[in-house]
Amino acid sequence: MPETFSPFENSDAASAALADALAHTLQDALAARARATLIVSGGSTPEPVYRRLSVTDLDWARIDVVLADERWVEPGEEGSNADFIRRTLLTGKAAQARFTELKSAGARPSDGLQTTGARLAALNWPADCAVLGMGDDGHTLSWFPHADGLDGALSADGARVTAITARPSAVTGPWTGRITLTLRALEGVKLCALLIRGDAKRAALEEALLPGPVEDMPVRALLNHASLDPKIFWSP
Ligand SMILES: O=C(O)[C@H](O)[C@@H](O)[C@H](O)[C@H](O)COP(=O)(O)O
Repeated sequence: MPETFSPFENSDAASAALADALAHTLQDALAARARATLIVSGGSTPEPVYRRLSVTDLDWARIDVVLADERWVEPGEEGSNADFIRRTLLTGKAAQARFTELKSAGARPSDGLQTTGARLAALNWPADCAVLGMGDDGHTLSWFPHADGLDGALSADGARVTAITARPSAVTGPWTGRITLTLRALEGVKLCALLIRGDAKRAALEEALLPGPVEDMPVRALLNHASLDPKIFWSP
């Protein structure tokens, strides 16, 4: 495992360490700039991190929270990452944060790129922190293996947001239409955290660390990036 791999005894310990690291990074950012940017993912693993952060003393009114990726569903519909973030992070003290969603009007994810791109352009970049997850299939954000749109997502010099059509799998569920931040949107982020839990994900991570096509396990784009230096928070 790389030096940046930190194993914790349990999910609680990993969540506490990550929440603490995020709070410190955000505090430093707010000391230096008017606003800070926090990128957040869905999935069940980060929920305890968000619950801890939501009650942490920070000048939340100066923090922009932005989704890493979204299923092409409306708020209120099953699968909405925006709803999940509202429920778990944007409560308590963190309710003061400004939230940037990725979903917009339009039938397909590609219809919303201009609108969402304009929303993102209004934020402070590079982002300060990113909380990312990983699936057993080696995806992160909505960078699914061999998805349509994956090239655009992994291009370091393209847009900050792109549309994805994933190959249906047990991991994607029915939600194959996605909108996702790109590798370019992560460029320069100060704390890029990959939060993973369980032996299956540890095995997937070990596989992703071996040489191989990025299309097979797109998390490799993060792991092999020259400067992103993702910090891996793992617990059983
Ligand atoms: O968009 C999705 O289909 C999921 O949100 C997915 O990206 C999830 O984040 C990872 O699979 C990790 O999920 P868990 O944390 O629940 O294992």
